[in-house]
Amino acid sequence: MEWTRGPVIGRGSTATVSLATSVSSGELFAVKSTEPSKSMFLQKEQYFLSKLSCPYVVKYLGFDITDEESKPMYNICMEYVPAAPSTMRFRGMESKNVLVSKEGAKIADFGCAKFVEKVGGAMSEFSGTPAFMAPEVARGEEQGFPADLWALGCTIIEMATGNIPWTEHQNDPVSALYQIGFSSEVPKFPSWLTEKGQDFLSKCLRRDPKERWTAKELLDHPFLDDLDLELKEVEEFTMTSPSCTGSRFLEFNGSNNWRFFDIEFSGRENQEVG
Ligand SMILES: Nc1ncnc2c1ncn2[C@@H]1O[C@H](COP(=O)(O)OP(=O)(O)OP(=O)(O)O)[C@@H](O)[C@H]1O
Repeated sequence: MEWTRGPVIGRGSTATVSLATSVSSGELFAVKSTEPSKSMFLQKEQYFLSKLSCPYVVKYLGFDITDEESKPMYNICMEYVPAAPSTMRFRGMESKNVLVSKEGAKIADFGCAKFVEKVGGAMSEFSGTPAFMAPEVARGEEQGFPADLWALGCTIIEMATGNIPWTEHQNDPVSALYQIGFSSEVPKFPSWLTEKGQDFLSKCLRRDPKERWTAKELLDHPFLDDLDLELKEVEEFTMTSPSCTGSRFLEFNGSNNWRFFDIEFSGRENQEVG
Protein backbone atom coordinates (compact mmCIF):
# COMPACT_ATOMS: atom_id res chain seq x y z
CA MET A 1 0.00 0.00 0.00
CA GLU A 2 1.33 3.39 -0.94
CA TRP A 3 0.95 6.08 1.71
CA THR A 4 2.19 9.49 2.74
CA ARG A 5 3.40 10.42 6.20
CA GLY A 6 1.56 13.17 8.09
CA PRO A 7 2.19 14.84 11.46
CA VAL A 8 3.66 13.03 14.45
CA ILE A 9 0.89 12.09 16.91
CA GLY A 10 2.87 10.26 19.57
CA ARG A 11 6.30 9.21 20.71
CA GLY A 12 7.33 6.26 22.84
CA SER A 13 10.66 4.88 23.93
CA THR A 14 10.91 2.60 20.89
CA ALA A 15 9.14 4.40 18.07
CA THR A 16 7.42 7.49 16.69
CA VAL A 17 3.78 7.36 15.67
CA SER A 18 2.56 9.52 12.76
CA LEU A 19 -0.70 10.03 10.98
CA ALA A 20 -0.62 8.66 7.43
CA THR A 21 -2.86 8.75 4.38
CA SER A 22 -3.37 5.98 1.84
CA VAL A 23 -2.58 7.32 -1.61
CA SER A 24 -5.23 5.17 -3.33
CA SER A 25 -8.16 5.48 -0.91
CA GLY A 26 -7.35 8.61 1.10
CA GLU A 27 -7.93 6.52 4.25
CA LEU A 28 -6.32 7.94 7.39
CA PHE A 29 -4.31 5.55 9.57
CA ALA A 30 -1.44 5.52 12.07
CA VAL A 31 2.13 4.49 11.28
CA LYS A 32 4.56 3.48 14.02
CA SER A 33 8.12 3.80 12.78
CA THR A 34 11.72 3.41 13.77
CA GLU A 35 15.09 2.77 12.15
CA PRO A 36 15.46 -0.89 11.14
CA SER A 37 18.49 -1.30 13.43
CA LYS A 38 16.31 -0.36 16.43
CA SER A 39 13.21 -2.22 15.29
CA MET A 40 13.41 -5.34 17.48
CA PHE A 41 10.40 -4.35 19.65
CA LEU A 42 8.47 -3.09 16.68
CA GLN A 43 8.98 -6.36 14.80
CA LYS A 44 7.78 -8.22 17.85
CA GLU A 45 4.77 -5.95 18.01
CA GLN A 46 4.09 -6.50 14.31
CA TYR A 47 4.07 -10.25 14.91
CA PHE A 48 1.51 -9.98 17.72
CA LEU A 49 -0.70 -7.40 16.05
CA SER A 50 -0.84 -9.44 12.84
CA LYS A 51 -2.17 -12.43 14.83
CA LEU A 52 -4.83 -10.50 16.75
CA SER A 53 -8.31 -9.57 15.65
CA CYS A 54 -10.33 -8.03 18.42
CA PRO A 55 -12.48 -4.89 18.68
CA TYR A 56 -10.48 -3.89 21.78
CA VAL A 57 -7.09 -4.01 20.07
CA VAL A 58 -5.89 -1.52 17.45
CA LYS A 59 -6.43 -3.02 14.03
CA TYR A 60 -3.28 -4.08 12.17
CA LEU A 61 -3.07 -2.96 8.54
CA GLY A 62 0.38 -4.17 7.47
CA PHE A 63 4.07 -3.31 7.65
CA ASP A 64 6.71 -2.07 5.27
CA ILE A 65 10.17 -0.54 5.01
CA THR A 66 10.38 2.87 3.43
CA ASP A 67 13.22 5.03 2.31
CA GLU A 68 12.70 8.55 3.58
CA GLU A 69 15.35 11.09 2.63
CA SER A 70 17.81 8.22 2.19
CA LYS A 71 16.97 6.97 5.67
CA PRO A 72 15.34 3.53 5.84
CA MET A 73 12.41 3.22 8.24
CA TYR A 74 10.60 0.12 9.53
CA ASN A 75 6.85 0.88 9.75
CA ILE A 76 3.78 -0.79 11.17
CA CYS A 77 0.50 0.52 9.77
CA MET A 78 -2.52 0.36 12.03
CA GLU A 79 -5.91 1.85 12.68
CA TYR A 80 -5.77 5.45 13.84
CA VAL A 81 -7.43 5.85 17.22
CA PRO A 82 -7.83 9.50 18.12
CA ALA A 83 -6.45 9.66 21.67
CA ALA A 84 -7.51 11.97 24.44
CA PRO A 85 -5.14 14.93 24.38
CA SER A 86 -3.89 16.05 27.76
CA THR A 87 -4.93 19.61 27.08
CA MET A 88 -8.64 18.83 27.19
CA ARG A 89 -10.72 19.64 30.19
CA PHE A 90 -11.02 16.34 31.90
CA ARG A 91 -9.55 15.16 35.11
CA GLY A 92 -9.41 11.45 34.39
CA MET A 93 -6.40 10.13 32.45
CA GLU A 94 -5.93 6.97 30.40
CA SER A 95 -2.87 4.98 30.42
CA LYS A 96 -0.84 5.83 27.32
CA ASN A 97 -1.16 2.30 25.92
CA VAL A 98 -4.96 2.33 26.17
CA LEU A 99 -6.43 4.60 23.53
CA VAL A 100 -9.98 5.84 23.90
CA SER A 101 -12.06 6.59 20.84
CA LYS A 102 -15.72 6.85 19.97
CA GLU A 103 -15.89 3.04 19.80
CA GLY A 104 -14.43 2.70 23.30
CA ALA A 105 -11.04 1.70 24.67
CA LYS A 106 -8.48 -0.10 22.51
CA ILE A 107 -5.15 -1.57 23.55
CA ALA A 108 -2.13 -0.36 21.61
CA ASP A 109 1.55 -1.23 22.09
CA PHE A 110 2.44 -4.92 22.22
CA GLY A 111 6.19 -4.38 22.43
CA CYS A 112 6.41 -6.39 25.68
CA ALA A 113 3.71 -8.94 24.81
CA LYS A 114 4.24 -12.67 24.73
CA PHE A 115 2.04 -15.67 24.08
CA VAL A 116 1.18 -17.73 27.12
CA GLU A 117 2.53 -21.17 26.42
CA LYS A 118 2.16 -22.65 29.82
CA VAL A 119 -0.01 -20.67 32.24
CA GLY A 120 1.66 -20.44 35.60
CA GLY A 121 4.90 -21.78 34.20
CA ALA A 122 8.35 -20.38 34.84
CA MET A 123 9.21 -17.20 32.97
CA SER A 124 11.46 -17.49 29.98
CA GLU A 125 12.05 -13.76 29.84
CA PHE A 126 11.36 -10.82 32.08
CA SER A 127 9.85 -7.68 30.60
CA GLY A 128 7.37 -4.92 31.32
CA THR A 129 7.04 -1.68 33.23
CA PRO A 130 8.04 -2.29 36.88
CA ALA A 131 5.17 -0.21 38.32
CA PHE A 132 2.61 -2.47 36.65
CA MET A 133 4.29 -5.79 37.53
CA ALA A 134 2.57 -8.29 39.79
CA PRO A 135 4.56 -9.48 42.82
CA GLU A 136 5.18 -12.92 41.31
CA VAL A 137 6.49 -11.29 38.12
CA ALA A 138 8.73 -8.90 40.05
CA ARG A 139 10.21 -11.94 41.84
CA GLY A 140 10.82 -13.57 38.47
CA GLU A 141 8.63 -16.55 39.35
CA GLU A 142 5.76 -16.68 36.88
CA GLN A 143 3.78 -14.55 34.45
CA GLY A 144 0.36 -16.03 33.90
CA PHE A 145 -3.11 -14.56 33.42
CA PRO A 146 -3.37 -13.34 37.07
CA ALA A 147 -0.49 -10.93 36.37
CA ASP A 148 -2.68 -9.23 33.75
CA LEU A 149 -5.41 -8.63 36.33
CA TRP A 150 -2.88 -7.08 38.68
CA ALA A 151 -1.85 -4.79 35.81
CA LEU A 152 -5.52 -3.93 35.26
CA GLY A 153 -5.75 -2.75 38.88
CA CYS A 154 -2.61 -0.67 38.36
CA THR A 155 -4.11 0.86 35.19
CA ILE A 156 -7.26 1.86 37.08
CA ILE A 157 -5.08 3.59 39.68
CA GLU A 158 -3.24 5.41 36.90
CA MET A 159 -6.54 6.47 35.33
CA ALA A 160 -7.90 7.71 38.64
CA THR A 161 -4.82 9.60 39.81
CA GLY A 162 -2.89 10.48 36.66
CA ASN A 163 0.14 8.81 38.24
CA ILE A 164 1.56 5.34 37.92
CA PRO A 165 1.25 3.15 41.04
CA TRP A 166 4.15 3.14 43.50
CA THR A 167 4.92 6.75 42.55
CA GLU A 168 7.21 7.00 45.55
CA HIS A 169 9.61 4.68 43.67
CA GLN A 170 9.13 6.10 40.17
CA ASN A 171 12.73 7.22 39.80
CA ASP A 172 14.13 4.02 41.19
CA PRO A 173 12.83 0.94 39.34
CA VAL A 174 15.04 -1.42 41.34
CA SER A 175 13.59 -0.35 44.67
CA ALA A 176 10.10 -0.46 43.08
CA LEU A 177 10.72 -4.06 42.02
CA TYR A 178 11.95 -4.96 45.49
CA GLN A 179 8.94 -3.33 47.16
CA ILE A 180 6.50 -5.02 44.78
CA GLY A 181 8.13 -8.41 44.95
CA PHE A 182 9.11 -8.74 48.58
CA SER A 183 7.00 -6.46 50.78
CA SER A 184 3.49 -7.27 51.95
CA GLU A 185 2.16 -4.04 50.43
CA VAL A 186 -0.15 -3.25 47.54
CA PRO A 187 -0.24 0.11 45.68
CA LYS A 188 -2.22 2.91 47.35
CA PHE A 189 -5.88 3.00 46.29
CA PRO A 190 -7.30 6.44 45.43
CA SER A 191 -9.38 7.33 48.49
CA TRP A 192 -11.99 9.09 46.38
CA LEU A 193 -12.99 5.99 44.41
CA THR A 194 -16.40 4.56 45.31
CA GLU A 195 -16.62 1.65 47.72
CA LYS A 196 -17.32 -0.61 44.75
CA GLY A 197 -14.31 0.80 42.93
CA GLN A 198 -12.10 0.19 45.95
CA ASP A 199 -13.47 -3.35 46.24
CA PHE A 200 -12.79 -3.99 42.54
CA LEU A 201 -9.21 -2.84 43.03
CA SER A 202 -8.81 -5.05 46.09
CA LYS A 203 -9.82 -8.07 43.97
CA CYS A 204 -7.29 -7.19 41.25
CA LEU A 205 -4.49 -6.30 43.62
CA ARG A 206 -4.20 -9.40 45.78
CA ARG A 207 -0.56 -10.27 46.25
CA ASP A 208 -1.20 -14.00 46.00
CA PRO A 209 -2.06 -14.73 42.34
CA LYS A 210 -4.24 -17.65 43.44
CA GLU A 211 -6.43 -15.30 45.47
CA ARG A 212 -6.68 -12.70 42.73
CA TRP A 213 -10.02 -12.64 40.95
CA THR A 214 -10.16 -13.92 37.40
CA ALA A 215 -11.30 -11.79 34.45
CA LYS A 216 -14.56 -13.75 34.37
CA GLU A 217 -15.23 -13.01 38.04
CA LEU A 218 -14.33 -9.37 37.65
CA LEU A 219 -16.72 -8.96 34.74
CA ASP A 220 -19.56 -9.68 37.19
CA HIS A 221 -18.29 -7.19 39.77
CA PRO A 222 -20.88 -4.51 40.67
CA PHE A 223 -18.31 -1.76 39.92
CA LEU A 224 -18.77 -2.53 36.21
CA ASP A 225 -22.58 -2.39 36.50
CA ASP A 226 -22.13 1.18 37.66
CA LEU A 227 -20.03 2.01 34.62
CA ASP A 228 -22.81 0.74 32.34
CA LEU A 229 -25.21 3.06 34.08
CA GLU A 230 -22.82 5.93 33.75
CA LEU A 231 -22.49 5.30 30.01
CA LYS A 232 -26.25 5.38 29.53
CA GLU A 233 -26.47 8.67 31.39
CA VAL A 234 -23.69 10.08 29.29
CA GLU A 235 -25.49 9.39 26.03
CA GLU A 236 -27.65 12.34 26.99
CA PHE A 237 -24.71 14.53 27.85
CA THR A 238 -23.70 17.20 25.35
CA MET A 239 -20.63 19.39 25.36
CA THR A 240 -21.43 22.96 24.47
CA SER A 241 -17.97 24.50 24.18
CA PRO A 242 -17.38 25.70 20.59
CA SER A 243 -13.70 24.80 20.78
CA CYS A 244 -14.48 21.18 21.63
CA THR A 245 -16.51 19.79 18.91
CA GLY A 246 -15.56 13.57 18.51
CA SER A 247 -13.42 11.64 20.78
CA ARG A 248 -14.49 9.76 23.84
CA PHE A 249 -13.12 10.97 27.14
CA LEU A 250 -13.17 9.46 30.56
CA GLU A 251 -14.00 11.86 33.33
CA PHE A 252 -13.89 11.51 37.06
CA ASN A 253 -16.75 13.75 38.11
CA GLY A 254 -15.76 14.43 41.69
CA SER A 255 -18.71 12.62 43.23
CA ASN A 256 -16.95 9.27 43.08
CA ASN A 257 -17.98 8.29 39.58
CA TRP A 258 -16.31 7.85 36.22
CA ARG A 259 -18.06 8.69 33.04
CA PHE A 260 -17.35 8.75 29.35
CA PHE A 261 -18.24 11.62 27.11
CA ASP A 262 -17.71 12.49 23.50
CA ILE A 263 -15.94 15.54 22.17
CA GLU A 264 -14.99 16.59 18.68
CA PHE A 265 -11.95 18.70 18.10
CA SER A 266 -11.96 21.94 16.25
CA GLY A 267 -9.64 22.26 13.23
CA ARG A 268 -7.25 24.33 15.34
CA GLU A 269 -6.70 21.58 17.85
CA ASN A 270 -6.18 19.04 15.08
CA GLN A 271 -3.43 21.22 13.71
CA GLU A 272 -1.76 21.23 17.08
CA VAL A 273 -1.40 17.44 16.96
CA GLY A 274 2.26 16.57 16.71
N1 LIG B 1 -3.03 3.58 16.60
C1 LIG B 1 -2.79 4.76 17.19
N2 LIG B 1 -3.62 5.81 17.00
C2 LIG B 1 -3.39 7.00 17.59
N3 LIG B 1 -2.35 7.26 18.41
C3 LIG B 1 -1.49 6.27 18.65
C4 LIG B 1 -1.65 4.97 18.07
N4 LIG B 1 -0.63 4.17 18.50
C5 LIG B 1 0.11 4.95 19.31
N5 LIG B 1 -0.39 6.20 19.40
C6 LIG B 1 0.17 7.33 20.19
O1 LIG B 1 1.60 7.25 20.16
C7 LIG B 1 2.10 7.13 21.51
C8 LIG B 1 3.34 6.23 21.49
O2 LIG B 1 2.95 4.93 21.03
P1 LIG B 1 3.44 3.62 21.77
O3 LIG B 1 3.18 3.73 23.24
O4 LIG B 1 2.80 2.45 21.08
O5 LIG B 1 5.01 3.72 21.48
P2 LIG B 1 6.18 2.86 22.12
O6 LIG B 1 7.48 3.38 21.57
O7 LIG B 1 5.90 1.38 21.91
O8 LIG B 1 6.01 3.25 23.66
P3 LIG B 1 6.71 2.65 24.95
O9 LIG B 1 7.48 3.81 25.47
O10 LIG B 1 5.54 2.28 25.82
O11 LIG B 1 7.57 1.47 24.54
C9 LIG B 1 0.93 6.59 22.34
O12 LIG B 1 1.02 6.97 23.68
C10 LIG B 1 -0.25 7.25 21.64
O13 LIG B 1 -0.44 8.55 22.12
